[in-house]
Amino acid sequence: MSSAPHLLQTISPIAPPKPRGKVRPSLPAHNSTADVHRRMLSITCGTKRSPDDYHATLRALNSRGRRPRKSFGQHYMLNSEVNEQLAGAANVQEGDVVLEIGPGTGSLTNVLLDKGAIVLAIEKDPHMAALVKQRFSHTDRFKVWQEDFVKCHIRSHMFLLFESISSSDQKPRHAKVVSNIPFNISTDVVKQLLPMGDVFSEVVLLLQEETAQRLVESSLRTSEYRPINIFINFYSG
Ligand SMILES: C[S@@+](CC[C@H](N)C(=O)[O-])C[C@H]1O[C@@H](n2cnc3c(N)ncnc32)[C@H](O)[C@@H]1O
Repeated sequence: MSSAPHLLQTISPIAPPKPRGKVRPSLPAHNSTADVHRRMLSITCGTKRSPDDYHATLRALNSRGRRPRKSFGQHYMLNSEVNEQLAGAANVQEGDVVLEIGPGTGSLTNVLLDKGAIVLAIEKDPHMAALVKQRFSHTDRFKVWQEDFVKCHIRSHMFLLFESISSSDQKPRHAKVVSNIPFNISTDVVKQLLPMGDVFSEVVLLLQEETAQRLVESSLRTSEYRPINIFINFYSG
């Protein structure tokens, strides 16, 4: 795991599923699919119900008297196919150790756990941290730390986690990052994770399209070039 993390892996745009049922409005504030891609403005109800569909997500939020908060970048994922794609892009397999930044109501967490991963989640909002802690209390493959990812020392957290795993029966395969991150900290997340190729073999982040393009496509000739691009170019070489 000494190579640079496979950062900013692209996921092809996902077309909305063909409406079979009634088209539902998105959650009051945001839904990440809508923010990421204009073509994903609505959520449709197909025949297969997801445990994290519109109603389940609303119910989970209501149970704690919460509404999505912009200041926390809370755009909840209502499309389980996107969560599957994120996990698939990182090739998450049984025994993998996965860091998730901002689990929210736990829709992506659920997919990662279903694949047999050990998930360490960092959640800034104490209410959401409590919610996922309770939701996944049935498994010892889930741990949540209520912290601000930008301020936390992720390397120490990962080493502590590895230590606790290696002293148990489970043997970690790889450490990976799979997250639908709060968009307002995208640059900070990339800055923290890029130098961690010795810890993470794969980093798959759901970013806003404009942000992803700004990070990977800026060249010295454009006015969009920022210090973060120098950083990315350095680690991509
Ligand atoms: C875009 S939402 C994604 C939620 C969930 N993963 C999903 O896909 O539905 C981002 C989540 O990150 C949390 N968050 C916001 N800022 C954070 C930070 N600085 N550190 C850790 N978590 C943060 C929010 O509370 C929210 O739960």
